[in-house]
Amino acid sequence: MATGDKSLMGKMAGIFKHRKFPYMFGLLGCGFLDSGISVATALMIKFILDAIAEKSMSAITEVCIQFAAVMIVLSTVKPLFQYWFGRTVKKIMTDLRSQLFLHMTKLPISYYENSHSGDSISRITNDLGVMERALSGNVRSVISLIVSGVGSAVIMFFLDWRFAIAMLVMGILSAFVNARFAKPLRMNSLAIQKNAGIQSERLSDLIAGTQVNKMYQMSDRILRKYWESNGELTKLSIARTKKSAYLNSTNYLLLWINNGGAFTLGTFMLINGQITIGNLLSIILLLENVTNLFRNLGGFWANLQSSLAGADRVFELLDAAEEPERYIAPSIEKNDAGAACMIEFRGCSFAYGNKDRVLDGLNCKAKQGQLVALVGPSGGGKSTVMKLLLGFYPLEQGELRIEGKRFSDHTLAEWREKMAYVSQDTYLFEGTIADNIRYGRVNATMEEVVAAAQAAFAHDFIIAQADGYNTNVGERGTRLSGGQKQRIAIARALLKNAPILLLDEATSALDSESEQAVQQGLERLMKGKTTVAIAHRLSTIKQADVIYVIDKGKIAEQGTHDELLKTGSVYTRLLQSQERNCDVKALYL
Ligand SMILES: Nc1ncnc2c1ncn2[C@@H]1O[C@H](COP(=O)(O)OP(=O)(O)OP(=O)(O)O)[C@@H](O)[C@H]1O
Repeated sequence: MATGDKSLMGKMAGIFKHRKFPYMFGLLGCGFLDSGISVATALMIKFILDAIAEKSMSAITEVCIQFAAVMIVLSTVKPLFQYWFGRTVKKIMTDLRSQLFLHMTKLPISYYENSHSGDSISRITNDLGVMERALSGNVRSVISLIVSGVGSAVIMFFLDWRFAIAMLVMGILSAFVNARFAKPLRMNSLAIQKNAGIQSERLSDLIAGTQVNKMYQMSDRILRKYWESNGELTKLSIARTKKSAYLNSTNYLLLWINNGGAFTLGTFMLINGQITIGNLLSIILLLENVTNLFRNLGGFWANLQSSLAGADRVFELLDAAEEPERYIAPSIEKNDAGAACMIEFRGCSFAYGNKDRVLDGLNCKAKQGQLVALVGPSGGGKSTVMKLLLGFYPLEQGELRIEGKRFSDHTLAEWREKMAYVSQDTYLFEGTIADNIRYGRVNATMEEVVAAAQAAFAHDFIIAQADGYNTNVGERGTRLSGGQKQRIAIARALLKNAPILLLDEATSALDSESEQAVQQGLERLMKGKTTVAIAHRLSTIKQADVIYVIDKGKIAEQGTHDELLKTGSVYTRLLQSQERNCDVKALYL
């Protein structure tokens, strides 16, 4: 067994360590009972034929009664074990699903930014399903084969050792042939599972991007990509079928050699009086179990390997590093709470993975209660500053502080507890409007939910809905307009009542009338709070205490609106561009 296989087996064993006794009890019980019936039948035939040869009616009756008793016990107990085993596997899979879901809640933003949601979904649907088949059907088949094959071989050995040795030689040859097929089959299945992930990606792109798809008539391109991966899947599946067909035909050849040898040897021994007819028939029946072991073990082992390919992908997801409880500080400066700003970036540098630096020695700060605005050209690094503030990524260099305390002195949960965030891309969860606002503070009363909605100027449109606050927002809030979704998100942030408010173009989706209304609500809320706002429309940040113009990861200018206008540089150009009724970004695109 390769090292990779060993560690995979170790991980498989690890997932049901709390249920290993019920699992092994059910598995071995089913394995022994699956094989017990065929072994008992072969033995009973020997005893009946021996009794017939002795012409003893009482012996025949006794054997028949014993046979009936054994069969009644086996067929009563077998369903009980089957139920026990099936139930245990379901419980293991439920635990694993919960573990995976919990793990996914702890993965860092970088994981989601670097992987496709379709692939992650495929891992917890397709791959987990394949893994369940491995834990139940495949493992059970292997155990049943081993128990019945080894049991029959031992009985055969006692009935006639010459047969046992001849079969052992054939078995070793068969096992060798099958083992050679196992690895290619597993690699092939891994590729198939990966391809299933790609198909899920295509599907989720089709569903999530349906509007863009229709607007830009992209159906042909999306379809072509889907067909490509479908074609690849067909190629891989055909390759697997071909390999399995070669394996089966080789096994059949070995089976015929095996059976032919057994038949010739048996006839020779019977004619020479070296074996009874009862022993010979019983050996021929038991032989089937032994040959099945060698013929099918490789095949089942290969199937198990194929299923483990699904497990591989599940463990890859489970092994992805979780977000740490807190980040380690890149420098060792002491805390200086005395000179506390509410937020401070000191010489901060950051790059996404191994790419070029997006922020390069950035210095900026926000004092308690200030409104600080981040403006600047597209791609300058404003959203990255927000992501660092939210603790989505650790700094590469420099110091980020809140209330004078370093980032690393807080756990990420404590850090985020101090902030409320409204992003450009409002996400609403499946559920009612009230539920969505209450995500800001789960134990908020209905009165507090309504007060937050009023402050965000969302109350009027909410009560105009058929079910008011109990209206279902639909998937991602599709039953609401962009402006309505954003006002709900603002209400959610208001309810959190955190000392720091982060607004990423929070009013971008509102028309000028509702923008003004929400702006007033925000101003009321911002009193006493420290706010960092990214704004492309400069009208929304004229009142800011400090405006930082971020360009190419550095602070290009800073000051109040009036101060920056006097310098007549980047900020002035942004403003002039806006006054010409252009999008601020247009200047840079
Ligand atoms: N997850 C990511 N992985 C790699 N690069 C990224 C990632 N997110 C942003 N970038 C890159 O970082 C740079 C800064 O992006 P950022 O989103 O911070 O700019 P921005 O100033 O907010 O732009 P905009 O005004 O257009 O929203 C860009 O070059 C962008 O391509």
